[in-house]
Amino acid sequence: MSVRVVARIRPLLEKELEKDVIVHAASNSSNNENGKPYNMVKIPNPKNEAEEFSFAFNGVYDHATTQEALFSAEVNPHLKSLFQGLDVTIFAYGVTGTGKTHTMRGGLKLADRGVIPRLLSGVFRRAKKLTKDTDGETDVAVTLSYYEIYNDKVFDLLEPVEKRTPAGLPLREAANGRTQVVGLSERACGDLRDFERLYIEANTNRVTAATKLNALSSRSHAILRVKVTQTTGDAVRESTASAIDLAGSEDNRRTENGKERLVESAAINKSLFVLSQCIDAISRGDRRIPFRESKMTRILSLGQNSGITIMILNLAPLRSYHLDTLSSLNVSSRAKRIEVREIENEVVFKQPPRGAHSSGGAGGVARQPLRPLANSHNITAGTAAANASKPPADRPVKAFNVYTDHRSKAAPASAPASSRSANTSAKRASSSKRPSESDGGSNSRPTKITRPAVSTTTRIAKPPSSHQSQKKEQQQQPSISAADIEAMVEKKVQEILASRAAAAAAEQEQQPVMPHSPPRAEINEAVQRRLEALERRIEDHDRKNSSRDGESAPARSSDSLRYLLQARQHKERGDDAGALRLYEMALPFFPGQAKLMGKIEKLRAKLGIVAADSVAEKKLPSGRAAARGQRNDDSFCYYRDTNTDNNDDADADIDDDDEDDDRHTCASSGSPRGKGKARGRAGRKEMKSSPVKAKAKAKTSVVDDDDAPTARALLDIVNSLDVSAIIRLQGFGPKKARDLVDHLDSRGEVIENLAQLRMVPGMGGRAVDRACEGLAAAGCC
Ligand SMILES: Nc1ncnc2c1ncn2[C@@H]1O[C@H](COP(=O)(O)OP(=O)(O)OP(=O)(O)O)[C@@H](O)[C@H]1O
Repeated sequence: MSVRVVARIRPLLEKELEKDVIVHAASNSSNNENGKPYNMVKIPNPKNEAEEFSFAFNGVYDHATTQEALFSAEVNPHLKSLFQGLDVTIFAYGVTGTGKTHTMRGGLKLADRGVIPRLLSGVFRRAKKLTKDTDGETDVAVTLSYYEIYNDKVFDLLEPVEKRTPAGLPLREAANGRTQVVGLSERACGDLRDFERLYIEANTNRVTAATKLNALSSRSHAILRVKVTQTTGDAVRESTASAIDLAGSEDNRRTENGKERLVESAAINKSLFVLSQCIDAISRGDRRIPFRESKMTRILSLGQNSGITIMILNLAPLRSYHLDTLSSLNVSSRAKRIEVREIENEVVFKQPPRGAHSSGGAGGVARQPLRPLANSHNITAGTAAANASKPPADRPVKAFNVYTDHRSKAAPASAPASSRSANTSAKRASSSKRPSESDGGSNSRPTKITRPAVSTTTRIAKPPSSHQSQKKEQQQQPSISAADIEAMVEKKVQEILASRAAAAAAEQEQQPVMPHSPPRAEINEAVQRRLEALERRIEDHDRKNSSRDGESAPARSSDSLRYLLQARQHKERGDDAGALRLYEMALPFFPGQAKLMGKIEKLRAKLGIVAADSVAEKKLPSGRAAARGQRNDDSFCYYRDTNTDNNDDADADIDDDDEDDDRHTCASSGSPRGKGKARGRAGRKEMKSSPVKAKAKAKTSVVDDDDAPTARALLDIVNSLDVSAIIRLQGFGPKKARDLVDHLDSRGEVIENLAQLRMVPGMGGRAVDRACEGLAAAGCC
């Protein structure tokens, strides 16, 4: 099942004017008078007001929609699923001041209560009914955890602010692939009053502040987890409802944010930007999803989590939000393509049920190895995975055994999820059975894209290919190699990606397209490889920076690279509004860069936007200025160098005007074009010396200095994994180039410096030197 994406357009606020309204709810059927729900958002083309863009969603709610109506339509129906063991995730997404907190939390008056209090009210009501209907046999316990991600750090909102440590709570990946917050507290919640007390108090711990766009703006992403534990005799079923109020993206030209707000804003924008990257990558069917680039995306794990996911896109109807609205409409409409597996959490038993011990007997069922619960969200949540080895003293010791009917869950993730009711009944029919080990292997749960934890006790049975291989396989039991598992995972991932690509293609066909938006250009393989190499480089940069500066550094230099990379990707897809926004986000890192501003102006002109202010006036957040020069050199030169050395047809697809622009930008950063071989620190020094001396020095720095432009160019070419570009290096033949690419590809390695390159088998010092000399002689840098 796909993520359900619904849009909610907020009403005008007191100071806002009717004439500024440009966003409307609509229906794709003409007979909307019959009360048919809206499913489209219409917004004018900023370049040509006479045209309208239409975005289709699973549901659209206009300004008149009450809190109750939204809850009844979008959340209430999933309460049943929650009690059937499915996890439910609801998150509000949108620009600052569009009504996310209003939607999720709402006001104190009964009618104003948002999704969260209504959700809890529904949970308690259903729990009570369940206990009553089962004559008290089923007990339902509700526990809460609530935390925020502020400046990319996790803080427990149920704990007093004084208890916070500067670094916040760490995250950890559990064996089941879920991201857990280590040390998060969890509170039992007996009734709605309990909840309100806890929730209201916790919200006072959340960071909010007044900005120009919202008097009470959330400066953090807030995540509430409501764990529902149903116990009937020995059987325990846990499921979790997560309600997430994301902080809103901000255009700091409009917020007039001061220093502290700017730092928060950078963290908010970055994490939301990573979220949009993840959504893009998933909807494209990429193998690598950049979840790990922000804590919010790690925790949200969109598309990785199973259960039901509802994204509420909050929109302001106003013209002043025009571009931001378009941007979030674009992101959200792509989110619709994300598939989430609708899988119920397993029932676990406090005690092994009778009969399970007789596995050695005639009708006995073979024991299955202990497996962690699939629904653990945090370490202190008391889930089987976390507690199996060391149960907390205040909780009953659980002798967990997992009984899963793998067959009922065996539908491959690539296939459309079977209907919940079918799944449920299949499961119920066999819930007390335990599959044999071989069945369990061949019909195991759909594999997640995350790397599997390879247990030495895990047995995975392969389908027998022939009698002989079967025999051989039996001899090789009990375990198969990690490589085999990788291969199986790879295969499964390919299946999932293929089905997603097919679904995306189908949806693309159905989806109304933005008029005049150019058809989405498929990024060809070579370009994609280069972009991936750049992403790896950015990651690497991040790692280095975080170990040097601490994770909190609000402005990492790689942000600038990332913004530029993404801007180009958006441009590539014809999303000019998105590209513009990203170029603008990059601008604070390159203040005064004529070409970057030129790009921005060009895009603005293309989109018909008249700049209220000059982009040149954008200021660099404090603390970044010192690193500015270096960043300019690093990022822009990367593009220039790579482009220069990869001037084959494939590159032309992506470089178009950017290539020229980036070269100019390099040139404008201080070095004359043609002679600009000295953009790195070493290079700048050389510029000051006499030309002869500089030339002589350049020759030595070519092979010794990793920062020298030639060395950087070489590393970029090598890391591009573009065989056609590598072949053109001096001293490289086709075989050497292919061997190098194979070697790097197979290891997922990025070469960071010349010394590392020299260590690659088949390279040697001389080859590296010759390649550098060749580049220097060709005057490419
Ligand atoms: N559906 C609505 N009905 C009435 N008022 C609304 C509605 N949605 C939003 N508002 C009002 O709009 C203002 C901004 O809303 P809110 O604070 O929820 O925005 P937000 O998206 O959470 O902003 P931020 O990201 O800055 O936290 C508030 O005054 C809120 O009461």
